[in-house]
Amino acid sequence: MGNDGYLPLFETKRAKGRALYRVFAGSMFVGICLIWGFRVSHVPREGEDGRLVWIGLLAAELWFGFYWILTQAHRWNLVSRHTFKDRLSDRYENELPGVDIFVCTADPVIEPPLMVINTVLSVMAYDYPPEKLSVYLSDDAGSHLTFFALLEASQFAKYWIPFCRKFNVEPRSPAAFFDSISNSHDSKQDKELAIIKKLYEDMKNQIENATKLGCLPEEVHLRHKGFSQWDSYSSRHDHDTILQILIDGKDLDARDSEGCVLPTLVYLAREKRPQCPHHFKAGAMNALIRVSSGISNGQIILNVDCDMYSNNSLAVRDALCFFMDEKKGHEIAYVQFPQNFANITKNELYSSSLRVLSEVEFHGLDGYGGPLYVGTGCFHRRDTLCGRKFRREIDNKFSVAKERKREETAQALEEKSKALANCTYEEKTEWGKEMGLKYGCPVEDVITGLSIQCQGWKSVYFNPERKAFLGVAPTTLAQTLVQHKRWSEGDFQILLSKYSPAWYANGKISLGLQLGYCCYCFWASNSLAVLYYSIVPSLYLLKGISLFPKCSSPWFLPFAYVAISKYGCSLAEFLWSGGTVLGWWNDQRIWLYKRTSSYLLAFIDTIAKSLGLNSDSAFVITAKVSDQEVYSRYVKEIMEFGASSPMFTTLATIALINLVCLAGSMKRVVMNESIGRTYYETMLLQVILCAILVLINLPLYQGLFFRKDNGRMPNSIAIKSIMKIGSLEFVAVILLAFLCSPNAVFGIRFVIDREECFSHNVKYDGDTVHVSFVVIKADSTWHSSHEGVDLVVKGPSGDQIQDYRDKISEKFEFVARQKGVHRFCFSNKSPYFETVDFDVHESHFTYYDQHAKDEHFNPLLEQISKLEEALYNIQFEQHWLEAQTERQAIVNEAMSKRAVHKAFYESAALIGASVLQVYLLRRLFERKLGMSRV
Ligand SMILES: O=c1ccn([C@@H]2O[C@H](COP(=O)(O)OP(=O)(O)O[C@H]3O[C@H](CO)[C@@H](O)[C@H](O)[C@H]3O)[C@@H](O)[C@H]2O)c(=O)[nH]1
Ligand SMILES: [Mn+2]
Repeated sequence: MGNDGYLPLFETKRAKGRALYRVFAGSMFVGICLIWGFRVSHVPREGEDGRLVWIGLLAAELWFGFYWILTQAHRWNLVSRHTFKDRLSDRYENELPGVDIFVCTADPVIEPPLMVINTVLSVMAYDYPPEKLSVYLSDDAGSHLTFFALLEASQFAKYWIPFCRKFNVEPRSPAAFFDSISNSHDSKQDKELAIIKKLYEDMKNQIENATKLGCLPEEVHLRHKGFSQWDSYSSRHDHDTILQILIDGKDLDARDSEGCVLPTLVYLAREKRPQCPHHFKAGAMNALIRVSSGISNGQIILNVDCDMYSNNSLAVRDALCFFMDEKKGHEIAYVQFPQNFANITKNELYSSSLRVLSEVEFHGLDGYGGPLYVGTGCFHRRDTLCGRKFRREIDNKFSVAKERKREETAQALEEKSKALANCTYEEKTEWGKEMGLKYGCPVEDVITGLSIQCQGWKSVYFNPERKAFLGVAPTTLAQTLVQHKRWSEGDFQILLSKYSPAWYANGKISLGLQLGYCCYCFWASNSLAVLYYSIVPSLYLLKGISLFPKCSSPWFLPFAYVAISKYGCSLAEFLWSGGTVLGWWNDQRIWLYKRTSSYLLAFIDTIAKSLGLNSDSAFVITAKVSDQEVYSRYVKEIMEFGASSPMFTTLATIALINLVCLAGSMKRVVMNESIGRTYYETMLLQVILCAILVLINLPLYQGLFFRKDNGRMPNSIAIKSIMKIGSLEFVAVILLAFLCSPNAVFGIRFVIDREECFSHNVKYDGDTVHVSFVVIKADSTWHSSHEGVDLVVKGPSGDQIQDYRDKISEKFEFVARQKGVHRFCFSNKSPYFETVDFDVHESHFTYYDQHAKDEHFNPLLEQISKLEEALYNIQFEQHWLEAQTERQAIVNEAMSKRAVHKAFYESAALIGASVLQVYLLRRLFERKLGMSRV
């Protein structure tokens, strides 16, 4: 209670623990700055391996840091709201405003009429004076099946609404209610329950039969005059406006089974013409706004999607507590409820519950001026939706919904209103621009909400304990990705549009809200950094080049801290929002998938569109039903790849690259323990990153290689992604080198202070061991004459095999007389550190000295293995050349430009030659294989 004794209709509470969170966020920020510091201070010198890649990583990390700062706007200032509905009733029960409810549907196949009318019935049964309630169904398919279902529902409502009132039923969607009660004990209710259930089943059967057949029995057409409007109908894209007031609340005969007034119920299919853009849901909503203004003209408009049934019959009153509050109500333009879903499985495989968004992020936005309008579960003031600007002095009087003087009949009203839904009505008007929902954006809702907020209005996020609306979340991976493509594309378009939260909104909404909007608007551009981070470090892991600090370095700490606390925090948020640990893991996977497919495509499409290469993006409607088999996999939480989608190709490609890289790097450790140890010390973060990427992609590998059911990845995708990998030349070579062969090439780069030893296990007596090393650089700017290292090679019995002194680079081979562990010890006598690139490769030439053995009778195989061997030798040589080139480049830094150029051309020629060799040998190899098939 305020000092003046005023009792508000709602209160706003700040979340607890904000100070703690802010300290934590501060420490994260320090960590992020340190990471940036590391990147900037360790950029490889010009000419050194990985310089460009390093700069790319710097860019990615700058982006992630920046994006993380944006996400803080969602967490810095959480608030939650509470309403006092009893005060509302005490003060205003007789002066409640008219409420018009808009339900949109667009396709009777993916939005079945039975589902649609369940939503309609649930909102008709709100606990609100029925004479003030009007429900409008917009049917963008203009389907007579949907009309028929609504007609049936208008009859059923006469029994359903009194039943709900009498037994205070929740939820008020009949389907959801009958599903929820399996064992009711109230015997009086039991009897009536049985009756109403029977009525519902009858209606359901009628509707389902018609839907299955796809047409209506002849006699049905005679049941209602409204069907005659389909006489001139040619297709869903080409028909007149169809408008039918099915229940006229003002009609004294329109009463329910207990004689009470019924809410008004209207069916509308706006005019559609192929040459006339219809602007998807935004167009439908604007038609509804106009048509309803002539019929009921409720001051408050509730918008729900056809799958979002009301789960809480008091939600209208909750919303009114905000609008009608005497002190703050006048500045509130809309009240957004969260999007919740009825079909979420325990661990939400596709992360479609939007849990963190509704339990955390929107509360954060609310702290800065109000949430986005997200298209469903949102109450608006009619006049703000029509473009009224905010003015402080305007008083907040809600006129009581007046009795409409009905001189005209409902039929005359219908005829008059039809013109408002015609295609041409909007020509040369502000509809879609300054009035109603905005056109041209796949997220008409977000851009409309933003423009309302920019006019000075506030919005409110209300997330009550009992969920107000429950919808249908996507049940396959493809649907999820398509939906997110639409969202991220729309949001990104907003960023580039004239309503951009980054500049247009400047000074119009709070900075926190600007950042909050940007966070969603940048979803699409996130894809680039994520793509880079999920591919490049793994490829460099395979190459043996470290891109992160090694674990003994102090720079390791900020990386570890930021990664652990970022994911720790996200896990905590997820659990706190009611999720499970596995659910969180799935959520991370879907984030990766969305960012590397939906967001990437959205990014490309938006850029293409702004360059004029692409036309307007379409609104792909999310399916609300799936076939039995697909649905049963959804319930069992088995990932659905079934239908081929171009988005799967990028997902599969990334997954395979990471698998190859991890396998390749593990092979090094298995083949040579000593190198492996050093390797893992310098590569730990890269190994972890790659391993996590592989782990998170497990369902994808299963879908690609192991599953037999219809939900597995289509073969075409597997082939496409393998081809994609193949086109990356060096990955292909490495893939061959590491996976197909029993031998392997190791390359390791290490820094040597005094002495460093490696061992290599030679498997067979008489194997040829190829060794090479290059001193890449010395840590001294003054000396360059004394660099060079000694290398001593010893056999298994300690006998010295080779001994090189003061060498900058060497390449040699020897035949191991004895199998067993050979040791390679480098020593550095200079006073400074030197970086050495070292490579060992063992060839087991079986055909060389074991002609007579039985297992080698097949000369073709022998040839192939020879070829393979040659391929590895080339790779080995190439590595040595590269190391040499690198060294050369560093040395050349001080030399004249001409010399640099010469070295560059020389090395390019060398690399070119070796690539050519690889290519020629490969062809030979392929031809051999081809021949062997003949
Ligand atoms: O031409 C169209 C296309 C869609 N719709 C309706 O729009 C609603 C939302 O479509 P849906 O495919 O379910 O999209 P979602 O991604 O689930 O919807 C979210 O995102 C959309 C913006 O991208 C918003 O419009 C929605 O309100 C919001 O719930 C549904 O009721 C459709 O019937 C139309 O009325 N006409
Ligand atoms: Mn939907």
